[in-house]
Amino acid sequence: MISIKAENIGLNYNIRQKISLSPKAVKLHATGGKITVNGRKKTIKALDNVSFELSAGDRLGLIGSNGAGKSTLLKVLYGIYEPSEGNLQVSGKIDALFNINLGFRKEATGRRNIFLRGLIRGWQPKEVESRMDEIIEFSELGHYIDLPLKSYSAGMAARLAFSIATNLEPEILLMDEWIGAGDPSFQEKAKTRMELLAEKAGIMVIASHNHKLLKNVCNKIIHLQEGKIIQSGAPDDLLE
Ligand SMILES: Nc1ncnc2c1ncn2[C@@H]1O[C@H](COP(=O)(O)OP(=O)(O)OP(=O)(O)O)[C@@H](O)[C@H]1O
Repeated sequence: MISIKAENIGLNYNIRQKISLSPKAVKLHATGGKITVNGRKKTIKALDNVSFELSAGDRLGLIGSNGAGKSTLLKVLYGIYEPSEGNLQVSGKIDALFNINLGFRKEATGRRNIFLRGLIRGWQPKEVESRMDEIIEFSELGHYIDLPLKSYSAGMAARLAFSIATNLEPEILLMDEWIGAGDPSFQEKAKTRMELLAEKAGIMVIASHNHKLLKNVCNKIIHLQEGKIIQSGAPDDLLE
């Protein structure tokens, strides 16, 4: 069964550099998680007591100002960071689209990257080959597919990453501001593809400042501030 259950999740980043906080700066309202200094131990509390449950078909949008904890929550869900507190249960094959450099090789061609990415996702070489043409066609990269990734623009790399991630049928797809990179025509195609994915009863979690996009795509919204959930509910109630 595809599901995510987060119970009282907390995530602290430990800061190794020497920092000194002026009393004035501490009093000012600042963006980002709470910074604490306890003797020599300095931490940023990026997530604080975050709880929610998602099941098949849910498309969750994460909103909040810069430093609110959206990317950190995605990284915790993906397993890059262990929560410092709380319990997290993730059931389902998970893929993430939040860092083009993650899991991609700059020196390898687009085609080779599709192949490698497929293997990482647990597909047999034959299965990846059978999906290759569809992935390339969706990306509209044409001859560029046989050039190294380092020669792609940011939007071209995003097209490749999105085409691979959504064609390999993840049960859970995590995305961070991916939409910013593609051009309007690709974004339209991407939206249709995401709706299709959602119909297949997967789970999507998207962190974005683009409320219009989230309203179109999501059925649930969580608003984070300083790592805490300050609001959660339906897109119509929480988004302009
Ligand atoms: N690698 C890191 N080391 C230390 N602190 C970090 C690290 N990454 C993020 N933070 C801190 O964690 C908090 C949450 O950051 P995060 O990147 O999750 O915010 P965000 O909501 O995704 O912001 P944005 O909208 O700007 O992308 C911030 O206070 C940030 O300074």
